[in-house]
Amino acid sequence: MIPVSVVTGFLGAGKTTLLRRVLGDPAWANSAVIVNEFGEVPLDHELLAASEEVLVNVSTGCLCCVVRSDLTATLMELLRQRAAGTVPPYARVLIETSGLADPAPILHALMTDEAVAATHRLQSVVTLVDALHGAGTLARHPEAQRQAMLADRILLTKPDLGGDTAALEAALRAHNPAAPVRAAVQGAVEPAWLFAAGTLPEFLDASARHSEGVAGITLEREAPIPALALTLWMQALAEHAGARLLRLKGLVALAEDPGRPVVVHAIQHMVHPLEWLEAWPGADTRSRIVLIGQGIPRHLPARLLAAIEAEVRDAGG
Ligand SMILES: Nc1nc2c(ncn2[C@@H]2O[C@H](COP(=O)(O)OP(=O)(O)OP(=O)(O)O)[C@@H](O)[C@H]2O)c(=O)[nH]1
Repeated sequence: MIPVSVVTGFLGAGKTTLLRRVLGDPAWANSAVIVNEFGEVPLDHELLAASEEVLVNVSTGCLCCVVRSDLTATLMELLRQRAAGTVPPYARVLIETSGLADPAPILHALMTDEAVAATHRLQSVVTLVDALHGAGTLARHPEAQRQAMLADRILLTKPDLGGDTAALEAALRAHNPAAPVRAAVQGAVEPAWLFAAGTLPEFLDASARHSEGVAGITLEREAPIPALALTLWMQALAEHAGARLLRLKGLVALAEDPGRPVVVHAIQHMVHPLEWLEAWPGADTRSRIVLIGQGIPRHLPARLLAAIEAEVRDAGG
């Protein structure tokens, strides 16, 4: 029986950051990871693979809806390859859900698929909650409520950025009175605590609950972007859209140094510092940015970027 843990948490809560950390621990490197992302262009597997040679499978679309059967098929296919020796003999599977996933139908699928249930053991659900945005997200988004409700362990992320963690813990308790809660910066927590066996829910609603009007917008660019234009654009978007900008992430070629990408992240009003990678993780060296918004006009981000870029180029002569 291969243990399976589900790592969930709303958009930008820090799931990939945590998994990179966990996979960097020699005792946990022998994990297979299945990543599910919302948006047309998958980026997380690039970011995970950039840190470690791990076994990462990726699916786009909503894991709790469209690709639910893909998940069970992926688990069984991995197991077949493990038996055949074409993939390493991984000791466990970690599933990173998209931030917009309701974990209930995912758990339901894992528990009710006969082939999966006969070969895998659902170990635990780990829910990450952003210490800064968590309370607002919990109040506004049904996915976040279900993620909290179904957690065996709750990890408060980004405690270094402030936020009222006592109030957040109280709000979480209303959804989940039992799950132990810890806070950690950049995923620095013992994996053994995080992934300790939990209790399976007795009843699971197989239908997903979702926020209204959430849509992904993708920008792909051949030409590198000046650093100043990128920074101004992200700030303008975060200010203009605020809480409607649920998530922005991307790999970007900067005009100043297009040979290695920067990773960009924004979550609601918060624009995270740019992070340089040593090299492009794959053959595709175009800039790729994914935005997930609620009611953001589809063409606004691209038009805003073009306008800011023109300004910056003009100003630079
Ligand atoms: N300051 C601070 N930043 C953090 C911490 N954990 C994660 N971040 C940052 O938060 C941003 C989002 O982190 P990710 O790990 O990509 O979040 P995610 O949950 O995988 O995002 P999605 O897959 O898009 O839902 C990145 O800029 C991280 O560097 C933390 O503890 N402190």
